[in-house]
Amino acid sequence: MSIKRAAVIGGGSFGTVIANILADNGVEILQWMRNESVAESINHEHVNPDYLPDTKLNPSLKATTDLQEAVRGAEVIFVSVPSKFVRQVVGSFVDDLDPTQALVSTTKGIEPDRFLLMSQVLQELCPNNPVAVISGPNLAKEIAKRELAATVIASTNSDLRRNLQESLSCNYFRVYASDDLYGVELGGALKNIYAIVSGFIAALGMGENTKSMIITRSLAEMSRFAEAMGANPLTFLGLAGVGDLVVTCMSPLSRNYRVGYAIGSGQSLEESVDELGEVAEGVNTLRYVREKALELDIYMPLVMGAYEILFNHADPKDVAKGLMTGAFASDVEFALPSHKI
Ligand SMILES: NC(=O)C1=CN([C@@H]2O[C@H](COP(=O)(O)OP(=O)(O)OC[C@H]3O[C@@H](n4cnc5c(N)ncnc54)[C@H](O)[C@@H]3O)[C@@H](O)[C@H]2O)C=CC1
Ligand SMILES: O=C(CO)COP(=O)(O)O
Repeated sequence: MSIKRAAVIGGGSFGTVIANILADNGVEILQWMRNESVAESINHEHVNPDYLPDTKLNPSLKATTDLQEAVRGAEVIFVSVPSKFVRQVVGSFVDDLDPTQALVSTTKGIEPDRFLLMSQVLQELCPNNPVAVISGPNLAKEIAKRELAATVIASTNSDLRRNLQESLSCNYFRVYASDDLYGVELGGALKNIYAIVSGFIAALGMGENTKSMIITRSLAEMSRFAEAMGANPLTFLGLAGVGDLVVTCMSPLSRNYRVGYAIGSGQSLEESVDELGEVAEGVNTLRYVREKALELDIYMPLVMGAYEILFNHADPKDVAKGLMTGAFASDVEFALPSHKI
């Protein structure tokens, strides 16, 4: 049974494309945002002027600044605000929920205190509600143009997975299923770090072999981290791992890549983030993952190098040189464990 009425919480680029896909598929959809004039523009001009000014949205997509109104009667609530605000925003409507309403996170970030992913935050706030995540190689600006893309819906609730597959699939968006919430979500959060690193590499004018080495070693590092955190690293072979890593490490449409590119071109972190004017989750994720890697003694040379560049003004060229002279290592640690080389 596909979804009849849904809410999207967040007025940014990804929230808007998810709302638009649902509207294209005939779902009655109410999108919540803080900005009254953007909501009016969506309702009357069918455009989100702040984030997707060139996209004509489906006229049936409606927006509101009233959170309670958005959530009331929605079978599924997509949460699409930056990770820093998920707890606060969801916390302000939990008391209005009934247990049949499902929550879906689109947010690719980490809550630092207890290293929680967003589905864990949702589950903690709403222990009786079904939870899912959506993650994959999904640059909002391409999907807005209805260019072909695919994603992953992860949930342990098979009915919810199937309903979401039915409600989001269309001729430009293909939706695959997973029951590994943690792995799918961890992939989406971690790849933002390596998109920043790839931005440095591009700004330094390094070659295609270098870019390929960085993407592949990023995957090795992500998988090593995932395994240490008790996740299934095989999930990273799918769209939410390799898929999202490749697209964000290669595309200037990725905000994280753009932050890395700006820093690699000589701008400060503050200047790069200000100029972006949108969320680049990888900047905070890098801090939290570095801390966790140090705590658990996980070998993550790219994370450590990126941290030095972003937060300690290290020269990206010196960091790159240092990475080439590490101890001899295994290519695929799952095939040849490090202690056997
Ligand atoms: N844009 C993309 O291509 C994709 C983004 N995502 C993820 O989706 C999440 C949201 O991303 P975007 O929509 O791209 O971000 P964005 O930067 O385009 O928009 C974020 C939205 O949240 C709102 N917001 C900021 N602070 C808020 C607060 N305190 N309370 C309520 N609302 C607040 C902003 O006003 C804006 O409407 C991020 O975690 C991102 O990693 C996932 C897939 C693709
Ligand atoms: O997650 C994304 C694409 O899948 C978007 O990446 P950025 O947040 O770097 O733009």
